[in-house]
Amino acid sequence: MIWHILGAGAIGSLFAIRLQQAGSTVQLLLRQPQTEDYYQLHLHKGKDTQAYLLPWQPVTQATAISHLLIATKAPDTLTALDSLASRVQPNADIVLLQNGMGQHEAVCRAFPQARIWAAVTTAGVWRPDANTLIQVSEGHTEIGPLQNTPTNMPKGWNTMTPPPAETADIYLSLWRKLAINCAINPLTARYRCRNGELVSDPQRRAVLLQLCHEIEQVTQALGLSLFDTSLADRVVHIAEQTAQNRSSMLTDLLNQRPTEIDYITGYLCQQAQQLNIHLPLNEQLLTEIKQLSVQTHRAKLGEN
Ligand SMILES: NC(=O)C1=CN([C@@H]2O[C@H](COP(=O)(O)OP(=O)(O)OC[C@H]3O[C@@H](n4cnc5c(N)ncnc54)[C@H](OP(=O)(O)O)[C@@H]3O)[C@@H](O)[C@H]2O)C=CC1
Ligand SMILES: CC(C)(CO)C(=O)C(=O)O
Repeated sequence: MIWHILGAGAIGSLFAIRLQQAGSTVQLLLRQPQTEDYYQLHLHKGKDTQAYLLPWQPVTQATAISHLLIATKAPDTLTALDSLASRVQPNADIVLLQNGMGQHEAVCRAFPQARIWAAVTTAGVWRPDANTLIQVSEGHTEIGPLQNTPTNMPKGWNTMTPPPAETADIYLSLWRKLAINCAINPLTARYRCRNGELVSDPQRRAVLLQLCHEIEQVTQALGLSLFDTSLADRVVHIAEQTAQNRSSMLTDLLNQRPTEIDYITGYLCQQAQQLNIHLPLNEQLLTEIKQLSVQTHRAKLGEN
């Protein structure tokens, strides 16, 4: 049994290492050809550094796939899957480990017979270069069924360290993460600030609270009870806890990469529309961040 890793970036590589450490065989699916048979990764955790060797294959030449971990950015999911769909066995085990929502339904539709799980993690990791991983936090991971799944976790996940928590309601976990990302990510991109500055600056804090109020209108209309406290209290707490972080959306913009806005605020706005709820601030942010993404993409292509 081999876990193929589609989206062997920061979080995909971290979970490839965790699966390998738990005794599974892994195979990274890469776009860039490598000179060696093994992909070398140095994982830094605080002062500790460990080297790992991970087997890889070109994504276009993957062998038959029975176990697939998808950890691309949300907008890349379907394009990445296109290049190997014919090699995914009909009854494969597939885990989606990504932020955002919307792509999960699309993958379930594309592989109706597959056993599909979603995982949500608060682990934090980034890749300063192709062979280095810096783990900022070990995080907490939840995994749960989306389609055709037996009650137990997919093979290799129950022996992983730290162990993921199994949940019967991964949809709720996805919404918890989505709500937090909807609040923090677009605002840090708008103000080009670190997470903590959304709460330390009184004007930004007021906008953040207004945004949380809008998001909660949707989650309440869907009958979701996300946290013991209000969303605003939860978001303020997380922004304070991660005060020095640049959110993933701001980081993508600064690196002139596409953002996940369509799968975060975009998904929320789609849900609101279906519920006949108007979200002026979220809609404004969706437009703003999409425009910023286009501008940074053009700048990257040298069109400005
Ligand atoms: N990093 C983190 O700490 C966390 C990230 N997440 C979420 O996890 C997901 C992944 O994030 P992250 O790991 O940071 O992102 P990265 O950009 O580091 O990794 C994404 C990877 O996907 C690969 N990819 C994209 N398109 C294809 C394709 N067509 N075929 C094969 N590979 C492809 C990229 O390959 P290439 O290298 O060739 O560009 C890249 O290595 C996102 O949804 C993010 O929000 C969630 C929690 C924490
Ligand atoms: C929780 C938060 C906002 C931490 O930075 C995050 O998940 C992200 O940046 O995508």
